[in-house]
Amino acid sequence: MEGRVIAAHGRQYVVELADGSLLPCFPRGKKSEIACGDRVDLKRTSDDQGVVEAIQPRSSLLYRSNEIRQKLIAANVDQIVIVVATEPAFSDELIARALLAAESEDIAPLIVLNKCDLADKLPAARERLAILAALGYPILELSARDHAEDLRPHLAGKTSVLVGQSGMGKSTLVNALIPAANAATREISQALDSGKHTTTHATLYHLDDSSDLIDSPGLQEFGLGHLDRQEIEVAFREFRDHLGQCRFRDCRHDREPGCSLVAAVASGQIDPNRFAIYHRIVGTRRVA
Ligand SMILES: Nc1nc2c(ncn2[C@@H]2O[C@H](COP(=O)(O)OP(=O)(O)OP(=O)(O)O)[C@@H](O)[C@H]2O)c(=O)[nH]1
Ligand SMILES: [Zn+2]
Repeated sequence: MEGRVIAAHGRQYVVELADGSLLPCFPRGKKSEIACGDRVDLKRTSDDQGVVEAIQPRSSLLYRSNEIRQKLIAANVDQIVIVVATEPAFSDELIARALLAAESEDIAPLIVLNKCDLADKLPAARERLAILAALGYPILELSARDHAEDLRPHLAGKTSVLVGQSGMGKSTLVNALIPAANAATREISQALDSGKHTTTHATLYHLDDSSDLIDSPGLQEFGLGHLDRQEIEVAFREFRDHLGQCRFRDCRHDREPGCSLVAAVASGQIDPNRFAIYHRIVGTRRVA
């Protein structure tokens, strides 16, 4: 039997079968590396339970990790929708990290600036996102409360994953775009037998026959321990033209003479704040 994982909660998964019915499943073995969005081979072990036998090859896998643990966010996604808002304040570093994870998996990013109805906060939020706009990252301004529909055309024909810090308005967006989201969540919780944890796991919702949306739990951190220094450098898209040109092959782009990245910062080609984020990420990966 085949199915698609539409909810992941700890070691428990809800798999949607070909006929649309849901089956709670456990992974075979102790280690579980199954993500929401995975297509899996499974076997029914009882009326209301199954076991995942194998994960089918993924087109992409979004995850975050520190030195100890990795946390799968979603599999087989085409697009990552990073939700920020005019308030509360969002973290530039968290967005940068999500963008790096997307770049490294070739997942298309879309930044949504929510709560644009708060007009007095809008200029400052735009200003903070200006560097990302200049780098070519698409930014969609909307207000989830009354204009969530503005996002729908950007989700058409794709599997998208929503990520964002708590309070940015992800739930408001999901509920507006998917009127049946609450019912679907209840059904999933029931299948998982975890009524208390409805908002703590990733959940896949169908928007239409060809468009899916995966809602992920609010992020406080986005560890990139699975990427090495070189992969991180390449994932900063504005660094790419300057890489491999430093005097020293193992340049850490810090105090070395003849560093082409430092030169690019000095000449205004690389934004100093982004450069500082780079240094924080490669210097603090252990605690990321
Ligand atoms: N003014 C305004 N407020 C909004 C908008 N969208 C959401 N909010 C408010 O922002 C707060 C947080 O929204 P949620 O949708 O719960 O945020 P979330 O990102 O899902 O947060 P978590 O559930 O903690 O992950 C709520 O009080 C919403 O009513 C908007 O477009 N404009
Ligand atoms: Zn250098």
